[in-house]
Amino acid sequence: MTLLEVNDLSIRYAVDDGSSVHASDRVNFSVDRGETYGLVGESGCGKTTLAKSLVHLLDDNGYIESGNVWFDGTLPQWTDEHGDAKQSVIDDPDKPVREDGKTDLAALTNSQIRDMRWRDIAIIPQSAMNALNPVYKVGDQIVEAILRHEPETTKAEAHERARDLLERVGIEPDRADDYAHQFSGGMKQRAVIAMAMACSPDLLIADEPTTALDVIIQDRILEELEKLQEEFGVSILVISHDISVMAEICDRMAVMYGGKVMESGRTEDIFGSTANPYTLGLKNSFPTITAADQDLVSIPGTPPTLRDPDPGCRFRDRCPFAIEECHAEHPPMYDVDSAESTGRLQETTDTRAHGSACYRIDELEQLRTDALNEDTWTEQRIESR
Ligand SMILES: Nc1ncnc2c1ncn2[C@@H]1O[C@H](COP(=O)(O)OP(=O)(O)OP(=O)(O)O)[C@@H](O)[C@H]1O
Repeated sequence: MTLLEVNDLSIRYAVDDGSSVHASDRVNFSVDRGETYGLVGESGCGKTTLAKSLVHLLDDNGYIESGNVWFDGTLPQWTDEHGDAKQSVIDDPDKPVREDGKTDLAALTNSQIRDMRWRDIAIIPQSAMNALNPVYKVGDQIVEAILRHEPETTKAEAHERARDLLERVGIEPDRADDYAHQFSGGMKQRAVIAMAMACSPDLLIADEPTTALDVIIQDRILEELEKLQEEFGVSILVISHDISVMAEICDRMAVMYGGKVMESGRTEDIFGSTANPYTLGLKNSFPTITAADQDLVSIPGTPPTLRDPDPGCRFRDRCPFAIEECHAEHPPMYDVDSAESTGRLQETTDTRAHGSACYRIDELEQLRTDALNEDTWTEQRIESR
């Protein structure tokens, strides 16, 4: 069952010179209950912007330009005794709640979304482990989070839950009385994950949860996330530039570039039947994804600035396969299975389909073969196109 549906979401930042940064441009994806969904791409492609926009935590100059974020849940005051959206709320044209009970988070006010943050959706921001307060005991910070969002809980119950949560993420419950500086980097990250789970949210957003940790600790954090998911049935939206981390933990993912989704689908399809030049390039540059006998090759050039971008494909200046069409308009999402079986391009809006925004997916075999050749990714080759 779908927990989150992001439809055509465009987010911009207003900047001093009067232009705007198109950080997310008509993005579509959906997250099922109990699923781990990944947003992957190089730094600056809009992953963090998207995540923050879902819970209205954008920087002051950021705003949702258009689109919807349908979430299977609603404000506590809009629910009936079974926890479903009241019919009177659904019928009220001033309330952004659909017939199926889903609420458009994008249409809520900041104070309304505050009632859903933590309880329904918790976000672990980038570098979250540095956000633990140094002057409070770690356990007390979890207790405070519980009491703030569930005032009916007693202090003793909250303490018990905090200890239990720490234990679930592999930290001795007695360490609840320690301060953050007494924790290692990996422990701090796990404590932040425990805190995010304090109110049993339906969706946990984890922005670069393993960056800045060494490889062994990274693996443990990923295991903890998987364990929590099994125990609580929470859906996880995970964000990372590291496609190998994503390969390990995600059920499905969207590969982003320049504020656009370039390819999306099930993890095995993204890696097993890669269908976009950007994903092919990204795969080449990560050691654990690349075949053992293949050299690592990075994509030459840098991502675009996204200030009032022209309408062409966002990736075309770095794409070795760009053709004239790519300069005119960014490609729509095409259904990969259909292109592979019929050789024809068929647009898709189905977020469950394996989709790719590329005009050349009817020549996938050739693209995949060429992408393995290091010479394909030289600057001269790309500039000559
Ligand atoms: N407050 C802001 N004002 C203007 N532009 C911004 C602002 N915040 C982010 N951007 C721009 O928006 C684009 C997307 O940035 P975002 O941080 O969402 O990307 P990201 O993929 O999460 O990268 P990273 O992993 O480095 O955070 C980038 O071009 C970035 O420079």
